[in-house]
Amino acid sequence: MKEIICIHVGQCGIQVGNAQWELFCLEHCIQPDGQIVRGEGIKNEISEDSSSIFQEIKLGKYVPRSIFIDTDPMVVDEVRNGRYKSLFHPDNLITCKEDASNIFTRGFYAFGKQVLDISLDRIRKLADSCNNLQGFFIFNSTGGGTGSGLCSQIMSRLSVDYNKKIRLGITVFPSPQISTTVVEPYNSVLFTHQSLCDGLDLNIVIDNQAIYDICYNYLDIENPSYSNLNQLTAQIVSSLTTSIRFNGTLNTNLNEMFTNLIPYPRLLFMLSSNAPYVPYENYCCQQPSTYQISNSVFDSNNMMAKCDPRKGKYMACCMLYKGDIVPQEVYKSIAQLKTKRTIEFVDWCPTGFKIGISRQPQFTLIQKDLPQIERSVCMISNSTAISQLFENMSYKFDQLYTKRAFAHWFVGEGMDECEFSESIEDVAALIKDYEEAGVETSQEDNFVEEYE
Ligand SMILES: Nc1nc2c(ncn2[C@@H]2O[C@H](COP(=O)(O)OP(=O)(O)OP(=O)(O)O)[C@@H](O)[C@H]2O)c(=O)[nH]1
Ligand SMILES: [Mg+2]
Repeated sequence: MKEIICIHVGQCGIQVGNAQWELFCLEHCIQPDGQIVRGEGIKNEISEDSSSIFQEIKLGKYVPRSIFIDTDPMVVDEVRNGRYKSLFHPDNLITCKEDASNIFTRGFYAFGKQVLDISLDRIRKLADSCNNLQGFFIFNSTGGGTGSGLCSQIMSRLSVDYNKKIRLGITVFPSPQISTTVVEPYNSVLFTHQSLCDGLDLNIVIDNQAIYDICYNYLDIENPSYSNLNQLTAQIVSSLTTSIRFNGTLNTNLNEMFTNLIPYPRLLFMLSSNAPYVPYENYCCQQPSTYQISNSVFDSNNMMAKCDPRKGKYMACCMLYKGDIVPQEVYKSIAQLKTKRTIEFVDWCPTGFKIGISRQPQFTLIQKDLPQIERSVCMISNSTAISQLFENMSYKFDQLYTKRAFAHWFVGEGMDECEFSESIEDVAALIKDYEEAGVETSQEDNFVEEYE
């Protein structure tokens, strides 16, 4: 058995965590108080696999292998007093007295220090309770000071203390058009630099505008709330971890996925997409076929980040199917997709598909009152198109930084100003890395010949 530990940092990380653990509990038949649901129709084999994410502290009582950390006590207090208050270990809900006021350096230095040591101590205790720890899933947003700054500290400490364990981030990056705080571009650039410096092995990039549009356009939710957005994010993580939690027809474990998805260590930012999204009124209609769902996950409207994959090339795709899936249908569908001109792969890696199939059907938190979806798929893909996100981030950073606007808030907290320029240069280098990965090998040959 391989365990993972979920680390939720800052308001966004914690609120995504609320949805995540609600879904995990549903999938493993665990009630909000941590007691296992026993009774008719519930297969024991389902719950047996839950030990990768839950620890059984006494017979039938389960506690998540998770930790919630925020400088601001308010969001965690909601967990402490909410429906799932007896699910979590109270020592693993860690807070300070006030938030980091959207400033990376406050989360990184000042306030962060107050909770860093205690958080690392609790993480160590969680790690010690595992037989064979596989790694960490880290949830945060880059917009605020805690999610960007404190989370960076935690990532870098984990890379030292647990350098053999995987570190996977589920990160809400700023949306291209909506902005909730003025200094978001600074925080995001500083965080991106930190995640490239030994911070993360793989990062699933989420943006709120993209998931908002999915809720509004596909699920007919008039005013999507954070809670709706988080429910969609939770589904991606559920698919990612299915292979360690349930027996599958074709199991793809996390390490295999990593090997296939990351051709170069810096190209670690992934797109994710899910299908099908079925609006309420269409639920009774015929459910889509394996080919239809496989095709839909390549649609830019299904992507959890605003990014058009047609403007880049895929380096690798991992297709994680759930439900009533026949492997032959999957192979046929993928063969068909490979002939489509709109799905372009880099020429140095033309067959980069990795497939996982689990019999466990997808649970949907948003539509939990409706019948289960028969078959679904989640795709994690590495596409050079993701550089659009970094170009946008870099543009917004420059707008502020050419005037040094708001920079004093960061420098005043103990950061050297050169960290701004180092970080933005790193983002520029990343954009270049993606560009080079997309260059045709034949063009590269010509390029070399010209200079010989
Ligand atoms: N998807 C999603 N995004 C959220 C949620 N809560 C906040 N955000 C986004 O996260 C960014 C703000 O970061 P927060 O997580 O609130 O900040 P923080 O990490 O608590 O940091 P400080 O409050 O500055 O200490 C904005 O882009 C918000 O839109 C949430 O529950 N779900
Ligand atoms: Mg906060």
